[in-house]
Amino acid sequence: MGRLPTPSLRMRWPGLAPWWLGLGRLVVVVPSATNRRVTRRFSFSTPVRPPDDPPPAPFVSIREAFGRFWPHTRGVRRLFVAGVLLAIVAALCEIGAIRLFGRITDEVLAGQNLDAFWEPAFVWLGLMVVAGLASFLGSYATAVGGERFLLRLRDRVFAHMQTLTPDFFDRRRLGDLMARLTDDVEAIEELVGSGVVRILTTTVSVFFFAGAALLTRWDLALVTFAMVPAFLVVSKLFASRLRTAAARERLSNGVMNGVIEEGLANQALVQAFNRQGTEARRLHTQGRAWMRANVTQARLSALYGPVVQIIETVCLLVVIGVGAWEITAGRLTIGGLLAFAAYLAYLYPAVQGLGQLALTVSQAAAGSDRVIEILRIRPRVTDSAGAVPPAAPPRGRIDFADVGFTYPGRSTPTLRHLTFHAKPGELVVCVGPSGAGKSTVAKLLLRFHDPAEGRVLLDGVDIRDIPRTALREAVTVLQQENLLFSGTVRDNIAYGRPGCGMDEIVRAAVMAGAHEFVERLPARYDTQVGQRGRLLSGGQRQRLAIARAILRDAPVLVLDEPMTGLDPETAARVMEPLGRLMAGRTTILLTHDLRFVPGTARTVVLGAAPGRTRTRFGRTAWRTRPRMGTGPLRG
Ligand SMILES: Nc1ncnc2c1ncn2[C@@H]1O[C@H](COP(=O)(O)OP(=O)(O)OP(=O)(O)O)[C@@H](O)[C@H]1O
Repeated sequence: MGRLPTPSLRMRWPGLAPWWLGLGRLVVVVPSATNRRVTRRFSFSTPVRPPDDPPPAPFVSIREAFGRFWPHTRGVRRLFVAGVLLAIVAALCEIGAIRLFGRITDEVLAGQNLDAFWEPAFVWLGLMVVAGLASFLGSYATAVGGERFLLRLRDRVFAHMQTLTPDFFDRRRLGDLMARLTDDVEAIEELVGSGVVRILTTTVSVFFFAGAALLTRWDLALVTFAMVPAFLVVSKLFASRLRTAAARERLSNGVMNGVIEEGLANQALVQAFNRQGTEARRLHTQGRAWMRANVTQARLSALYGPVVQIIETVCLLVVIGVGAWEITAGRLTIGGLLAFAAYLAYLYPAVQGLGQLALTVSQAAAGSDRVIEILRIRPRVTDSAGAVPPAAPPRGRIDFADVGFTYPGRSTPTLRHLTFHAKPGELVVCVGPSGAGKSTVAKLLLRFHDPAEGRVLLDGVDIRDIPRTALREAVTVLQQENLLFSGTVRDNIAYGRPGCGMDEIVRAAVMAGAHEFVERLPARYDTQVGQRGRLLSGGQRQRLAIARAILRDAPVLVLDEPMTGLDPETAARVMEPLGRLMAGRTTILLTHDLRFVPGTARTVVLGAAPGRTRTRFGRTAWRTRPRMGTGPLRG
């Protein structure tokens, strides 16, 4: 969603009473860090969700949401306080200006005395300059505070997401998570950042202008105040429906982002299978759901304005009627009536603003539900209280001792009684058909999951007793599909060791057999590799990943199907640098392809029977690619 610049000051003119024209109403518009479309606010209709939609996030009370996010305003609260104080200064100046307006009407216009005009006119001008300045500074301070809060909150939510295991991301749509990190986090700013400032300044305005109206004519003021509850009732009616509508809009926005993200990320697949039409229809379906949510909100928004305007008109007519009566009876001057009406011209928008804020807060609450849902998810794996980093650099001995593991939500265990060990410098091959649990071994070693039974040990210490950062420093995984980031060749090689020198990067590239092709790239080490390294070939990506692993220099190496997707010639070329990488490290090779496995390697057979793990130590006789899908692998 695009963000529009928010004006810090806005001149608003009362549209109902022509005789109010000439008295410009300077209204302080407190900018929120987000400027969302007002039209996306209301809905009466029942949400229609496509069947594959995730359920909406559970409702959280506004009080709880506020309590959760308010602490994040620490450090920017003084900006919000400045915003409120400056808005009060602006309101006081406006009250002064209205009094001068009444004086000019009575003394200059009704009294036909031009000499009495100049002094109040200059004071009025001066007051409006001060009001304008205060309004500008107040809006600016609030905007800066809101943006800082937003930055901090987004960082916090992102940091929390990064504590969750990769399994969490596998189960969620990335587009939806992105929507939570952007739009929903911005909505929270409307709740606890600029929202608070607006509530305070609007409330103060209501009291000020109501007080000024009471001081001018208390009896007339009481008549008009009788209409105030009508504003609040209308707002409450609308607000109660808004939250459901906003939740629906947030949900469909997340789903739509997910569809866009998936469709764009897999364009090669989409085009290769001629599925452009299907993807376009998927987006259209989700886009329609989002559009419907917005249209119904716009309908309600359009309804809210006229309803409020009718209430305002009733108030105005009451004031004119009673005022005319009072003037006729000689108890009120025209100037007095105009000044009184001017106070109301400020008071009603402020009361209306309070009602509108209730709607905005309801909408923001829908965003906060979705962020709180994420923040409530606890990481499956955490550091144990007694976890201490190893005193000396790990040597790299790995033991899987009777390990059993079942994925959450699955009934069949993926690994059962898996036992093997790998000494420093040794190569152990975990072999098994697709789905046997090879990649799961790597996930357990990195503590993306903890085993349900048995233990995994590094240098004889249960990895649950080692901080995850220290554990992962000791292990480098070369994944099945080599993941490069968009960036330069240099950035990608240095990813595992930030701050390393160019000479180290080149040395690693030479050892990985990558230097030669990198030198031929247009900008050599500064060449952009494209999204996920797609501007490079599979073999080139693999060699960069090897260079990255060499540079990282961890004692334990896990190779997860390192030859996947490579033709025999390329695979053979990769073997040599891979051998250099493995030298001196504990290497666990996860593969179903035994063509490149040295005969001396120790082998562990996974998935020998459904739900069981068979372990076999000793030299392997497999030298050819096993036939898959014909039953369990046999040595
Ligand atoms: N995050 C997950 N949640 C639930 N089940 C999972 C998850 N990841 C993997 N599985 C299941 O666990 C089993 C083992 O998966 P794993 O990826 O370890 O197999 P693999 O031997 O590496 O297969 P391949 O050779 O095809 O990569 C599979 O049946 C898979 O469906």
